Amino acid sequence: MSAIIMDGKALAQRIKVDIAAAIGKLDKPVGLGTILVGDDPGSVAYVEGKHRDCAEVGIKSIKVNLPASATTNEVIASVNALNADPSCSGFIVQLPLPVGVNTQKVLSAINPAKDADGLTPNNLGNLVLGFNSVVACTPKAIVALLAEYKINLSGVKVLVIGRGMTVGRPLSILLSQKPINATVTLAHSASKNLTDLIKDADVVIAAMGSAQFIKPEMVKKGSVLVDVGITRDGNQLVGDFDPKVIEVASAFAPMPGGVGPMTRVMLLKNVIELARNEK
Ligand SMILES: Nc1nc2c(c(=O)[nH]1)N[C@@H](CN(C=O)c1ccc(C(=O)N[C@@H](CCC(=O)O)C(=O)O)cc1)CN2
Repeated sequence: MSAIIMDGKALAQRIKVDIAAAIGKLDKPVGLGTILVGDDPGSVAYVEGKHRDCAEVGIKSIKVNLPASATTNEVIASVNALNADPSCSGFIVQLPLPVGVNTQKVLSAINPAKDADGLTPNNLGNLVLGFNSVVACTPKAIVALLAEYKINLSGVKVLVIGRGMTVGRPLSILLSQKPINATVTLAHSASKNLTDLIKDADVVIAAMGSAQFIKPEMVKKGSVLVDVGITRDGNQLVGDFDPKVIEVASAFAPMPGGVGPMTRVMLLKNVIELARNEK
């Protein structure tokens, strides 16, 4: 068996064409703001990527860069400035923040109507309640990629590994809800029987950041595997799955080229949604 490769890069490119057309039809300009604190190379690259995407589809970019020494109050002051900026339809605070900055306070300061990441308490609360809200980009990306490849999740055993704020936590809620209806298990660093859980799952979505942790012999034959983990090894990016899993799986979303490009495109979608909802 050789798995179908779920090509997020190609799908994201197609969606961007639709997004550019949708922006052309809007009767107002759309602006995305980013707040980057510090100079972590990964975060710098992700934020640059977000602004390149904006330029490609016709969204205005607003960049706020703060030093790693910025205090929680200084970051919140930037959040408040974007909350008040009429040219900013929505914005994100790039995570993780430096250790000295209180992430909870910063995210709570974002106006939910401008929360392009769906990570404010209000929007995450709406997700839990099943109310219509802006959904975090990576969970939304994973659902869109699986839907594109017609992967049925209803009643299916889905294992999500990693309970982080941007992926595992919101994803587990989203997948368990109607109309997706998956039977979700959320595993994390304290889970005792991880190898049993992996072997038993029909779909495994891994966001551990543990290089090639999941080997072909650990997964169920015919399972669907989604790699969200990123480990940097020099210039190389390594996912949570050993690439040889394609010999056992029925479908595989690799890292790079799977969920990541879709995450970027879902941010653009969220910003348009926020612009449309502007009063
Ligand atoms: N405020 C947020 N912070 C973070 C989020 C988020 O959704 N909101 N997610 C990640 C980082 N991230 C976006 O911000 C992100 C991660 C990976 C990719 C991506 O395209 N990955 C490529 C590999 C590219 C590379 O690292 O060189 C791929 O998988 O093909 C895009 C966005 C944490 N922070």
